[in-house]
Amino acid sequence: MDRPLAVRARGITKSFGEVIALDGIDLDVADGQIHGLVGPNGAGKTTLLGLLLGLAVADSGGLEILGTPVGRALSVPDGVAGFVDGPGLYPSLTARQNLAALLALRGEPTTGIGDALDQVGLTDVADDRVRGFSLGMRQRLGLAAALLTKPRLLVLDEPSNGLDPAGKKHVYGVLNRLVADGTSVVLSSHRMDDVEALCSEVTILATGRVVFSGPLSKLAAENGELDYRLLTSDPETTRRLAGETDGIHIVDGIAAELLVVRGLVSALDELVVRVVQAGIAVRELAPVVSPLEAAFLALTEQQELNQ
Ligand SMILES: Nc1ncnc2c1ncn2[C@@H]1O[C@H](COP(=O)(O)OP(=O)(O)OP(=O)(O)O)[C@@H](O)[C@H]1O
Repeated sequence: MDRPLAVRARGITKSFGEVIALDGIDLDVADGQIHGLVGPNGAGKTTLLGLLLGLAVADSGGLEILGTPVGRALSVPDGVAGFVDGPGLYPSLTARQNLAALLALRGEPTTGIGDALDQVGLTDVADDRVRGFSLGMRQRLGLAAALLTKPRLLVLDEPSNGLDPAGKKHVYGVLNRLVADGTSVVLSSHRMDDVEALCSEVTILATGRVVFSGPLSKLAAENGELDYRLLTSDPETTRRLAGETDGIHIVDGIAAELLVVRGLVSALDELVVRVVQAGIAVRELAPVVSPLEAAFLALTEQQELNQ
């Protein structure tokens, strides 16, 4: 049986005056996964996330969140938490007081605050005023606030903005734990490495339209030829074998011992088999730019050509 969907959007449109921000968006977000939304500036990511959070309503199209159709009222759908354009926080209150205020506003007991702050790594600054917080600390506090509501769908716009490596580790940890417990996450990011590290599925938007949506592995398979760095124990023989393998083109190496080859995955597989059969060890093999980055760059170049 198919897994239920956390988000099902069909033919969503949204305009701001003359600007068409979303132009017939279809989107399926599988339950219990982290789904990445990527695209150039102005592609419509924040607008789409805003619809999921009930901050705006679509002009047309159908939207179901956690199995329930979204109506015309501006309200956060049940079970959904998150933020766009940074979390809404009270600067004159401490981190702990901000979370207590949030729970009080919702009429809920002020429990779980220490744990939420701990999960995002803000225990040491729990009693500092938010006014002095960096962007990364605010992002982490926003995530702690979202955690307190125990969401079934978490919606985050650029959650790794401003995060240092330690902050990122906390945020990644929180998101992965949430998903392991069955929460679904939709996040936007300009960082393809973050998306690749976190997301199992990705949707690429460009000028309000979906240009790709699905598992990252499908994107890799659909990609045309990519450049790969290949480092082996015998660079000279590897270069010769690469030259003899159909579908492989040698791109000049960055360093003498490192070969950069271009080709489809199938041709690359053939080269690796030949190299190993020749008794040569493969020490490093990786795309020069990842399939997601390559798809993104190709898309941006295409857009520039169309302008
Ligand atoms: N409130 C608004 N009023 C007018 N135009 C808007 C509004 N919100 C978004 N837009 C326009 O809609 C389009 C999509 O914007 P959106 O912020 O959703 O893109 P984005 O993909 O999130 O971009 P970025 O990566 O720059 O954050 C843009 O052309 C933007 O200028």
